[in-house]
Amino acid sequence: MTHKKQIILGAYLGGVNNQTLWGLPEAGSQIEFSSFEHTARTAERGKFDFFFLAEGLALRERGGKIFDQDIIGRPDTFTVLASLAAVTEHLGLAGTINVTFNEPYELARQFASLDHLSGGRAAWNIVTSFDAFTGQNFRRGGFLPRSQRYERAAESLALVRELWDSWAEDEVVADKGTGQFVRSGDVGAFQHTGSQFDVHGRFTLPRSPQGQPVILQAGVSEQGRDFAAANSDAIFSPFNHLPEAQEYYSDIRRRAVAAGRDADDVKLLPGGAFVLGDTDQEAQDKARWVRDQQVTPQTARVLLETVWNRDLSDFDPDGPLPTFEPAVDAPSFIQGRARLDSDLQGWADRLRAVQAEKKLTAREVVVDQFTRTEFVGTPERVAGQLDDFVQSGGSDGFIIGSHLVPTGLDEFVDRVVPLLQERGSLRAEYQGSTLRDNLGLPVPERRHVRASATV
Ligand SMILES: Cc1cc2nc3c(=O)[nH]c(=O)nc-3n(C[C@H](O)[C@H](O)[C@H](O)COP(=O)(O)O)c2cc1C
Repeated sequence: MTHKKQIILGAYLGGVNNQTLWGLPEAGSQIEFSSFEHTARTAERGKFDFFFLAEGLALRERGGKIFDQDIIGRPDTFTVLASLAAVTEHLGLAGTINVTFNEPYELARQFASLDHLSGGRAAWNIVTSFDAFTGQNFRRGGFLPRSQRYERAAESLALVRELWDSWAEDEVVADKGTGQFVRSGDVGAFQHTGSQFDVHGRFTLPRSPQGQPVILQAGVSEQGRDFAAANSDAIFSPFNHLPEAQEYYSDIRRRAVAAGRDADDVKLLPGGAFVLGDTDQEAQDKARWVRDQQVTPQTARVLLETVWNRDLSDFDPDGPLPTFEPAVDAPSFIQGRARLDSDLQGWADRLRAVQAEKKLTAREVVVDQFTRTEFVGTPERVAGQLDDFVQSGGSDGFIIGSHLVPTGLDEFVDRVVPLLQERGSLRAEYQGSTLRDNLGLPVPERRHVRASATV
């Protein structure tokens, strides 16, 4: 029997934003524990590899005021993931945490703690920032030039890994007879001097069940790709259409080999949204309705403001796109939202080309270009699409999100998961107890050479 490539699945819960239809009668809270619990338990029922949280460290603004269609009220990642550790058994717990604003010592402690508390299920999705607006919320402000974001990320991750490795596996003796707790008086010693950090001391926690929590990364620049290929176990990618996904996949594999790793060491996991129906037509109609609901007139204006970089409060989105040009050199009108493209003029021109080609209103252009519902159809069709995508080298799996929180994932688990299992592409049972076990990742060898403590 040929062994099919196994699909890796993550479950994404994004917070109130223009993707989630929080106004539907059946939509629930995106901040109460019960919503996180329901989604995580559902993902575990569907044998997903992990639950995934994104992170937003500032409320986004337009013209100095928040816009409440966008990411609002995401609770703290570690608190949520730690609480989910108590109500799940096998599910990995992946948190997006910004490496720019956090110190390596804190990061190492937080993820090692989560790994201990969850019995080896922690994963860190590393993101960086050069956004001074977001930086204002932190004690150091927007201190990091764009060119240095991955330099800090690489040094930070290397240091975090050193801290995770600072206790030997057998360091804790805990001999109740002799009263000896640790093997030597020299545990956890570290010393690090680099361009971004100058720290030394002792790490406070014994080695965690996974040795090193799993590393994910999200970022698509040249530097981001090199960083991910050299350092991450998996990438949260925005490329969920073939063939660009295949090109990205090949590119990352090439970079992994250039960094001295095996091409298979880095898994690719694009985000994916789905809409199911009893017939393909029903699903297409529903997907169209979801996209229309996601792009209210106000959301259309805000998304166009990210391109035109000016106040479009008086703009009628049911007419054509603005005929005036984007304010390319003005300070950013939208704050706290990563621009998908820094070439605003080119972006506006592309939107105009879509408008002309498809004969759309401005709002329809936004629906066409800014919304994502990739997997649409009957459960059979969606299972086939997901499987074919993975088997044809588009990715190793998906991070699945739904427009409906917290119950949207239920129908995926009830209707699509069994079909993926029948196809032999998704496990019927968890293989091991840690996230590394389930992803097939070995526990990394401990690389630490004990530093002499200089305390
Ligand atoms: C798929 C995807 C998801 C992301 N999710 C987050 C997130 O949840 N929080 C965040 O602060 N940044 C997020 N980012 C933004 C980037 O990680 C961050 O801005 C990074 O610096 C961009 O990297 P790049 O310059 O290499 O593209 C995401 C980026 C991508 C591509």
